[in-house]
Amino acid sequence: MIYTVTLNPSVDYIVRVEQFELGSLNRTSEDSKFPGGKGINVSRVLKRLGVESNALGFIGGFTGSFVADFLSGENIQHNFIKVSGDTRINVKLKTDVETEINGVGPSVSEEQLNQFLQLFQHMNQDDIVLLAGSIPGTLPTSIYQKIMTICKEKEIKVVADVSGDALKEVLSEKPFLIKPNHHELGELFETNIQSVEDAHKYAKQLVKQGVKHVIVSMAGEGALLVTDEFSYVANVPKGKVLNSVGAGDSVVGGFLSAFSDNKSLEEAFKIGVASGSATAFSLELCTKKEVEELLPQIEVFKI
Ligand SMILES: Nc1ncnc2c1ncn2[C@@H]1O[C@H](COP(=O)(O)OP(=O)(O)O)[C@@H](O)[C@H]1O
Ligand SMILES: O=P(O)(O)OC[C@H]1O[C@](O)(COP(=O)(O)O)[C@@H](O)[C@@H]1O
Repeated sequence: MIYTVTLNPSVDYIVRVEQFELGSLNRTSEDSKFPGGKGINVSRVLKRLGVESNALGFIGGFTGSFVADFLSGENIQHNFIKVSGDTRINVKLKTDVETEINGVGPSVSEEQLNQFLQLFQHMNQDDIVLLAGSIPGTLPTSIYQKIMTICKEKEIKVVADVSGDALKEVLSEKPFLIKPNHHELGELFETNIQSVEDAHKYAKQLVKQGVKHVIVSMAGEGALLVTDEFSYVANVPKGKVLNSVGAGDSVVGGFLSAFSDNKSLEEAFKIGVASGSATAFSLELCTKKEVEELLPQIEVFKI
């Protein structure tokens, strides 16, 4: 089973405003609400690509019920720990540019954290755990490391899609896969990554430190898969970006769907990139049909 962990889920409130004016009353031309948070997006992409997963994390209040009900409506298994505050609402403002405002999220008590950690006791080496997204302020920053230590004892593969300090923390536990975008990779090395060559150089360093697979997504500029044996670079298909929220999560979901179906790493990488672009080119997360349509446009080269 693939377990996706979203410590800080959200309701993503996506609003389109045609002529946005700061300091004025603006009205939306379109708005929609979706369950969000990186692990939850990965669970939804996996389901669309025909792979089961179980979504874990903390939810609370009316917004938390929205998230749980939405996932149940899509027949996605979930086992969230309930907290007393409301799950956050993240605003995604679409004007001529995209602006995001992500909330802090509710408090998690020590007892709720222990309840959550108990869930890992039932997992085994056939399982994959995905750790994704920000850590709620009330949880220790070492929480991902703690989960990874439990996973290591049980020989569970860990995939991490995290950034900032959380990314630094997970590296020491040598995850199976990480997927930073080029900005996140640059932040880690306190540099500005502008080319595939730069991204390759820094991803290689992470592999030397013990990360098994590094996918670096570079938005419209392509993507890389780096391992200690080989490195692949992929182009991304051409198209109009309608909504890039969840595009990175879709790369992870697409990759994991193929990997768990025993496809080669090269094929899994291609499906990951196609899934990312299919999400970027649609208003919602990618569908299987959209991913299949883009797949022939993606070429992968060894570098
Ligand atoms: N302009 C674009 N054209 C085609 N695909 C894109 C574009 N922007 C994003 N994508 C797709 O979304 C994926 C993730 O985007 P990226 O911005 O790198 O990550 P994140 O969403 O994590 O910040 C890319 O690998 C690509 O597949
Ligand atoms: O946990 P964070 O870092 O605040 O991110 C949460 C946000 O990330 C998302 O999962 C989207 O992530 P990506 O655009 O990076 O794929 C949203 O659904 C959610 O609002």
